[in-house]
Amino acid sequence: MIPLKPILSHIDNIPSTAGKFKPDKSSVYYIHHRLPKFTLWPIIFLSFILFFFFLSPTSTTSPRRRGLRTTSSYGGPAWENRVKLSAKPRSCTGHTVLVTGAVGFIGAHASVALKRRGDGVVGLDNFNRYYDITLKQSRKSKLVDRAGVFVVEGDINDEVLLRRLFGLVHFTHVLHLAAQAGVRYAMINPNSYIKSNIDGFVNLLEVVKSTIEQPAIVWASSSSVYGLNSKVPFSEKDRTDQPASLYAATKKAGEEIAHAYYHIYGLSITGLRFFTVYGPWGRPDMAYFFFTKDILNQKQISIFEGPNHGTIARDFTYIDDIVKGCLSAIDTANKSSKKKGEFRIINLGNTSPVSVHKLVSTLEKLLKMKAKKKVVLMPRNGDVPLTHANISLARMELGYKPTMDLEMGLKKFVKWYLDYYDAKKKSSW
Ligand SMILES: O=C(O)[C@H]1O[C@H](OP(=O)(O)OP(=O)(O)OC[C@H]2O[C@@H](n3ccc(=O)[nH]c3=O)[C@H](O)[C@@H]2O)[C@H](O)[C@@H](O)[C@@H]1O
Repeated sequence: MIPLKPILSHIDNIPSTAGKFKPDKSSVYYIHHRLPKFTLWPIIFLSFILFFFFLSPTSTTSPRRRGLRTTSSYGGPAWENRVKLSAKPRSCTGHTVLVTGAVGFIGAHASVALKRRGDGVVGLDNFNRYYDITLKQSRKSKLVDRAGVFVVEGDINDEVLLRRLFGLVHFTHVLHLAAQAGVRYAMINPNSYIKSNIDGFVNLLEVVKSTIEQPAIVWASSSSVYGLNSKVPFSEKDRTDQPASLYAATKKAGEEIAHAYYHIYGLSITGLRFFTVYGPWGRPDMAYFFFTKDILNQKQISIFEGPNHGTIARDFTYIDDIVKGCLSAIDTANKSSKKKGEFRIINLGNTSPVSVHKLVSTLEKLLKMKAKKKVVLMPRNGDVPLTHANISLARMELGYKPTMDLEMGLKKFVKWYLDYYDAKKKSSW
C-alpha cells in the first residue's frame, strides 16, 4: 500500500488579518506551566513537520495548487483486480491500452470506442479543477457504468503509481491525452503547462522506456504548434518554431522530447496534431461551448477579429473523426523496439476552416436565439488568426477521412448540451 497524505483540518483559531495577533497570555501560561514536558516536545516537533509540509512544493494550500492537485487513491488487491479486469481485451488479438486523461473530452470518447471494439482499457486521470469537475465525473460514470472502463484517479507525475500500473498490466499501447489544455489560460497559470505537458510527459516516457515490452505511444500534440506560420494549409513539413502561446511551446517541446526518446530508446511514438476538436461532452473552456452557454443566458460574447476586420478562423474537427484517427494511429503504430522504433507526427484536422462569425451564426440558428455580439480586435493572448490542416499524411498513414461538417457537428453538440444541462437542472430540484 502506498501511504496517503494526511488530511489537514482547518484550524479555526488562526487570525484572519496578519499582524493583529496578540498572544493570549492564559494559553501561553497553559503551555508553559500546565503541560508536562513530555507533551510539549511532541507538539513542537509536530509543528515543525506541519511548517515544512506547508512550505513544500506539493503542499495543497494555495488555491491554484489545490485545483491541480494529485488525487491518487489506489492500492489493495480489490483495486488491482479491477485494473487487471479492465485491461483484459475481449480476444487475444485485442490491444491493452492505458488512456491518460481518460475523463477529459477526447479521452472519454476514445476510451469508450476502444472498449466497445474489444480492446482492454485502463483509464488514468487526475480530475483537476481546470474546468467543471461535475462534467468530468459525469464522463467517468459513463465510462465506468456503461462501458466498463476502470478509471484510476491519479497523476501522470506520480511515478510510483505509473510503475505500479505497468507492473500489474502489460500495456501494448498508451494513448496519452492527459495535458493542460487551452491556449489563453497559459497566461494565467503558466506553471500548470510545464507540470503536465512537460514534466508529466517525461515522467511517463521514463516509466515506459524502463518496461520490458515497451508499449507504443500515441499522444496529443496540437495544431497550435504551427504558431505564426502563415503558409496554408499547414503541413507537417512546415516550420513550427514560432509558437504564439506557452501552451503551443509546451506541445512543441513535447514533440522534441518524444523524438529524443525514440532516438535513444527506440520507442514507437506518434504525435497527433489535433485541430480545434469539438462535440458532445466537450470542454467548457472552448469558444463553441461557452458561446452556447452565453447565448442561452443572453450574455454578451466577444468575437475576435484581425486588423482591418481580418477573419479569424479555425479548422474545427468533430470528435468522432478525431477518435477514428486515434484508433487508427494505435492500430498502425509499429512496436517499440530497442533496435528501431518509430517517430510520427500527423495532422488530424477537417481541412475546411470556418470563421468565428460563421460559428456564432450557426449556433444562433441551432439555438433559435440571437447572440449579444461584441466584435473586438483579437488580443495578444496566444490565439492565432487561422488554422487549416493538410491531412494528406493522415490519409496515407491512417486512412483518415473526416466526414462531419461544422453545422452537422454543432447540431449534435447543441442537442447534447440541452439534454445534459436540462437533466442536471431537473436532478437538482
Ligand atoms: O487546435 C488546437 O490544437 C487547440 O484548439 C483549441 O484552441 P482554439 O482553436 O483557440 O479554440 P477556442 O479556444 O475554442 O477558440 C476558437 C476560436 O474562437 C476565438 N475566440 C475565442 C474566445 C473568445 O472569447 N472569442 C473568440 O472569438 C478564438 O480566437 C478562436 O479563433 C483548444 O482550446 C486547444 O486546447 C487546442 O490545442
